[in-house]
Amino acid sequence: MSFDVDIHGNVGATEIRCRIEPVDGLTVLFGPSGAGKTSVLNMIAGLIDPGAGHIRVAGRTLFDESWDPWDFNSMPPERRRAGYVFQDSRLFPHMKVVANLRYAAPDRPLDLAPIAFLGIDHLLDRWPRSLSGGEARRVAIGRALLSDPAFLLLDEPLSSLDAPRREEITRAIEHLRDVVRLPILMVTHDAAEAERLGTRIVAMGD
Ligand SMILES: Nc1ncnc2c1ncn2[C@@H]1O[C@H](COP(=O)(O)OP(=O)(O)OP(=O)(O)O)[C@@H](O)[C@H]1O
Repeated sequence: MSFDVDIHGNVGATEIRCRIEPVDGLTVLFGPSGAGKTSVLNMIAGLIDPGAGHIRVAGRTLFDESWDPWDFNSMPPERRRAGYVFQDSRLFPHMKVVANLRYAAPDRPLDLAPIAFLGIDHLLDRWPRSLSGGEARRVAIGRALLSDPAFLLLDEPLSSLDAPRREEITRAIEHLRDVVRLPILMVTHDAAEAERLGTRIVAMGD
């Protein structure tokens, strides 16, 4: 079971409505700029309040308007186990790549499998400021995976990359979808990307 979402709320003056039927694999949220795609990811991560509806992911309820709001109708973000890869990577600038990767589990041995398939082994001793956009994106995906997430939220993971870098990250996402089999919700406004990666495409803002 994957993302089962039906939410209706407001972000500033914008009304956000989104319905995602559960399907295994990768769900693409597709739509024009300003449609509310990032806001939906933030609601699923627990960073903003969805207002009304429900959010269930991989069989766990993260938000349900019918829960008593005085007694919390929302699971706190740190318990949701979201692996969130932000559009702008947001690596910790004062930590080397290896420390960014270990951030969520500093006492656990470093899991080398994601580091190998993301091709970031040679970057471990580098500072984030010295990385290219594609390298930083791959490290951000690695940091999310090493937090032992129950699901992944990817916000425009292929934007502003050159063609070879896009292909590398596309293959990494295909690996996560087909081999690791994590539930993935990915935002894009690129139709070809949506077609290639999406098991299901959910349009927003039409
Ligand atoms: N914190 C906020 N306060 C007020 N309005 C906001 C806030 N965050 C987002 N919005 C507005 O909500 C709308 C949806 O924004 P959101 O970033 O979710 O869209 P998006 O589909 O992800 O766009 P893009 O593809 O450009 O990233 C926009 O009109 C935006 O200006």
